[in-house]
Amino acid sequence: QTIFPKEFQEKYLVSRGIGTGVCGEVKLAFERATCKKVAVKIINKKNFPSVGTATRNAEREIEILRRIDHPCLIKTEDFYQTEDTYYIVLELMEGGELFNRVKAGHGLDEAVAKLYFYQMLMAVEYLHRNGIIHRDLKPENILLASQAKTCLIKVTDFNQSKILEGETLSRTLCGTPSYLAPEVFTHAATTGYGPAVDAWSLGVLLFVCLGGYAPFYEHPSRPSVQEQIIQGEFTMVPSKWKGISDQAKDMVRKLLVVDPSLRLSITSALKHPWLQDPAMLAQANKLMYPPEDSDTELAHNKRPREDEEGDGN
Ligand SMILES: C/C(=N\NC(=N)N)c1ccc(NC(=O)c2cc3cccc([N+](=O)[O-])c3[nH]2)cc1
Repeated sequence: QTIFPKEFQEKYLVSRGIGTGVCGEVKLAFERATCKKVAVKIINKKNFPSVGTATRNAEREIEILRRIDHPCLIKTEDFYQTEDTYYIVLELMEGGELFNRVKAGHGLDEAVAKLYFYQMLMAVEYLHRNGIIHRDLKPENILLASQAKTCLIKVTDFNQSKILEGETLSRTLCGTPSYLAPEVFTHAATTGYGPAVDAWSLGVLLFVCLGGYAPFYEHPSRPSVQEQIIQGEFTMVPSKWKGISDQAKDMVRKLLVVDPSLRLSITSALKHPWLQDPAMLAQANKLMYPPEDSDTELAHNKRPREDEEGDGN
């Protein structure tokens, strides 16, 4: 049974568990003052390999969680920690994890998959624009705001995320290069994860949403999953993909490209014909940027104009 810090207990009443992640669990809680329902993600620090990385890693995640602000990225409302646990108070996502919507063995309707995928692209484009690579995009980390099919989705879990140290490399390069070693300029300085890793993961996510099964999976008669991934070997089983449009398949094929320099970028994916769908875009924008209730109310009974003596609220 998790013990919660005193000041946390004073502000929130913790209820039942609502989801289990690999590193900790999620509980439903009520903010005492407002009775507002929230989610609390409990992250045990001891889950991390060694103390050093644990604290640095978690602090980086907390920094990311505080910094991000996008309709399709989870919002942190409050944060507490004890010497061995982090308590992150988040907005409630009543639709739960995307994982539970696609595991049933058949995919989502193509229109629903497109609406979700577009929101994931917008979220990841925002992260990349802010120098953050997620690196762990999977159905468990995509949350749905409601039980409705057409709903807002949010990306969560920045445990594996990386903040691009672009500034250090660019700062290095602004000095006189004459003393810099060759590897500072070659790919060695930027090996490892580029933003393109997120494009690949989104390709796998889209494949699962459309096909209802994973493109790379363990099977006795097949090479290892790692081998399948390195070869970029996947099959669109006709019976599972027969009703899916060619444009959707084209999007998947252009994301699941082994060479990151040839892989579709997030920006290019947003321009792909499959997403040039005004109805879906209008729906997504309404979900991401709902007209403020007060606006709609005011719109009915005449919003005070600037020149009018308004009460200034
Ligand atoms: C920040 C983070 N993980 N970070 C980490 N593992 N280091 C994180 C991971 C997962 C979540 N999940 C939820 O908020 C979450 C999962 C879930 C399932 C059913 C229902 C709800 N809900 O809010 O109603 C859920 N919320 C929230 C945050």
